[in-house]
Amino acid sequence: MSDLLTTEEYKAIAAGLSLPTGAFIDGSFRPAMSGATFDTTNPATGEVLARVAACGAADVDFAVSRARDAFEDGRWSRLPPRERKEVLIRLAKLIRRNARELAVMESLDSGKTIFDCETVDLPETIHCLTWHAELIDKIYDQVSPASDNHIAMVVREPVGVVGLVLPWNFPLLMLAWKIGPALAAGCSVIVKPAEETPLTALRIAELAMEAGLPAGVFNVLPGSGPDVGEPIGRHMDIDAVSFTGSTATGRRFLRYAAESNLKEVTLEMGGKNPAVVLDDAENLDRVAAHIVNGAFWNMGENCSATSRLIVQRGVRDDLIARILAHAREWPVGDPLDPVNRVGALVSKAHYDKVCSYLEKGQKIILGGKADKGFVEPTIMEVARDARQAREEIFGPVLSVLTVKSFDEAIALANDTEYGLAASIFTANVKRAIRGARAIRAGTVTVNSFGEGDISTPFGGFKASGFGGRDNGIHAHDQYTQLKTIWVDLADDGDEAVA
Ligand SMILES: NC(=O)C1=CN([C@@H]2O[C@H](COP(=O)(O)OP(=O)(O)OC[C@H]3O[C@@H](n4cnc5c(N)ncnc54)[C@H](O)[C@@H]3O)[C@@H](O)[C@H]2O)C=CC1
Ligand code: BAL
Repeated sequence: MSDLLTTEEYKAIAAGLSLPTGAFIDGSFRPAMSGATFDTTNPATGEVLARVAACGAADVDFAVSRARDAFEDGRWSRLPPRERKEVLIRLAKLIRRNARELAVMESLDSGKTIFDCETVDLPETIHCLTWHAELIDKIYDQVSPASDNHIAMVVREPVGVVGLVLPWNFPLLMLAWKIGPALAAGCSVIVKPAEETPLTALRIAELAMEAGLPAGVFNVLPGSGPDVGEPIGRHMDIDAVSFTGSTATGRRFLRYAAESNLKEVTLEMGGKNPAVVLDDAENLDRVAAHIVNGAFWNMGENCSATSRLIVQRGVRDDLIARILAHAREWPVGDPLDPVNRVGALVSKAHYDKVCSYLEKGQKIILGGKADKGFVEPTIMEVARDARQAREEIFGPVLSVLTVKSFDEAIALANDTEYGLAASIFTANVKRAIRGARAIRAGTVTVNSFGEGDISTPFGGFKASGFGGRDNGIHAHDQYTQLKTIWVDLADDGDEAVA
């Protein structure tokens, strides 16, 4: 991607954007059947960006029937792998060609900084789609060593029509994490973007048609959770759902599945992710930089954000001083100004929720101020039973807890209902590995904060995750099912039993 532009240049692009407003079903935009719309706003200014189709159960039914037809006639599901690969690669290239406009659209709709949209969200989205596309014609099926008189083939088949229910914190990237493996597997998809951020998913659907994806395979239905998410969860003709969002809503999807057709469910949910810093950690300045990045990147609107610093008391004061120095390098302000690292929170409702954690009673070490949708990077010393120490805040707020020993640190790290991500900082290899093994989380980084890589599975333990994983070859397990096919090889004279 080329160099960043000036704020004025980004604003000029924003003014010229043509924003999608319809639901995207069976290859074209259309209004919701009820004719209803909802406003999607720019959280940094409060300005209404577009009036978007507010879909409901009837739209879900229609989209599922088109997606089912597409799946059954094989226009995508049975296309030769190499041809599916070529279409998805073309889609990735079209996104690259339109990256700047998509980055601005993403920033306007979500409040994310243009810096992050340009340097992380768009490049990672393109990389993710390319990676899954490249995999399509490189995965082999298996033959089991079952018996000499048979061949038992273990083959993967696309699961069918899948519902992809998305969050608002990485609207494009989470779309890519789901559609990459789902389309690669040959599924037809019903995408439900978060109501806060519907725009880029709709634009990607349009680009997918331009890339050659057949109509009916990729459908996007904007609307609310109860109006669109629930009908997807309960639909009798949707074979699987992949969801990213809150643990409370994730639980609902398990109920929907249990009370409908027992569709497969994958849930990627919240976190209260600890960074454990032990007394023997080396290069505290680097440790501080990782912690600040983990806590404040994407305004802390990140399920794997570092939200608890668990520090051993010998290094506590030195580390906090260095963290404060690094945190001051995270300017807050206009998301379209490329110098800013902290933009607006996604909505007034979410802003109010995050502000509720800035209440008095905790010892604020940094920040603690909020204004008109923006929250300053905040660090606070908290009691172990405080809500700030236990609940997912999903804002730029780091809670500090001081401990005496390694064992106490690990016990505290695990003292949460969540288990998504964690970091441990120590120069002692044994403690690093013992700690990484002992912390119950899907991803543990040693001496770093990291979001992982497209090649590595992402998901959580405990109330952070259920079912499959996003990313890596493992993501394909969500969108495929195994079938065993037995072929008899026996001669006429052999016994007719295996
Ligand atoms: N794990 C993650 O990446 C995310 C976690 N969160 C957490 O959840 C909190 C609340 O944020 P929300 O946007 O309200 O999350 P949410 O879990 O309610 O929303 C995520 C998706 O689920 C849909 N949804 C909501 N209610 C539904 C229902 N009854 N049935 C079916 N689908 C439904 C939404 O429309 C959206 O597409 C945040 O403050 C944060 O703590 C939010 C977004 C992403
Ligand atoms: N950390 C990326 C995935 C998410 O926040 O849901």
